[in-house]
Amino acid sequence: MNKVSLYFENGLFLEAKSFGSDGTSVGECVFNTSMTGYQEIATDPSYAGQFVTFTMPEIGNVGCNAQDMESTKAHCKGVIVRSYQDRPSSFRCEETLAALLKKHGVLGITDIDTRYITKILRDEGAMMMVASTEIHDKEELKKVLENSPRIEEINYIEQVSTKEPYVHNQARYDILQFDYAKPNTSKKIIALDFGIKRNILNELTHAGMEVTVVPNSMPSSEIIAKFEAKEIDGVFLSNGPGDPLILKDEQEKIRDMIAAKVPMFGICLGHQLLSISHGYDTYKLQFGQHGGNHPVKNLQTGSVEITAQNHNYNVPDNITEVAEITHINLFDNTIEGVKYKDAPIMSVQHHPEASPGPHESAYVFQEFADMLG
Ligand SMILES: NC(=O)CC[C@H](N)C(=O)O
Repeated sequence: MNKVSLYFENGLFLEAKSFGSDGTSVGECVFNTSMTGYQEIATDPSYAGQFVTFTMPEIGNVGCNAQDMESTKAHCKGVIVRSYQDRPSSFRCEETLAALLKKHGVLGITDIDTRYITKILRDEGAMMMVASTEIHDKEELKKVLENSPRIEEINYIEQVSTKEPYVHNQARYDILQFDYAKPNTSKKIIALDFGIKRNILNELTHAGMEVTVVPNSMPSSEIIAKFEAKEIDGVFLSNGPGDPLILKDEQEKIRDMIAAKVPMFGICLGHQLLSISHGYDTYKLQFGQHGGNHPVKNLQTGSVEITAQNHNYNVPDNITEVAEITHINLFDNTIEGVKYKDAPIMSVQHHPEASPGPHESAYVFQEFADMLG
């Protein structure tokens, strides 16, 4: 294994071993506490521009396979693990994590103290870093980092959104049939792709919606025309990478759709963009929430769900001026879900599609379907 050197914006310099692609990458470092699902996390487009530090120490054990891809490639800048296992054992394994990362030009960093990194991120916040298999001099790495744009200066949506529209044609995976359920849809929606995860599409389809996924560049006038001609019943706003505040075109588009009274449902980035488009700017959390065990309380039913999470930004508390809070996070009381007061618009911050994670929040897809009438 080659040497890889890491330099963080707080001046921390570390050395480790490389198991992924060779090269030099700059991105924001976050930690994820999920105990399973490293492949789904590495291929979640919301991680574009970020290094993911796994707190689960042993990574790679079950390899990777085509079915567990959440998108067409690994989008993160790199994965950072305590101990990489290059001899996977699973009947579903088709390739190693190292092979997957190499194929997509993503760094793999192992033999490093991930608890140490996690504690620093927890105390000092998510931070920019550079990792390289080519440059090992601290001062040079510092220069590379200082001369690179920060995550909030880059529009990663442009890189991860689909270039062509397509209709998604599979529903939820049926473990007893070893196959995906066939779509049985009665409603039609457009999903604006800001970096959509495949399992969100499976869940929307499972809840009875035929989903046409469209590029983020699709003009709002076209979408509104389809809605007014009754060709679609509503719009889904997807998850996605980066800081929602810089996505001015998307905010404008959503404002147009709000004015046209288009029913909408947003997850994570989509939830944040809905808030900003209503005039309520998001703020950055200290180190974000990335994991599979976050308790969320549904304020409509009083029940508590364990949820999957992956976000650095949050909607502000004064959103209550225009929306009813439907869900809160029991770790830190941040807002997890809202329903807008005078419109058929709902959104959640957590990931009801899980993948990886618990399935307790999957009912919100049905709530959206019901909202469409
Ligand atoms: N999963 C997502 O959609 C993430 C949204 C946004 N990029 C954040 O970090 O908060």
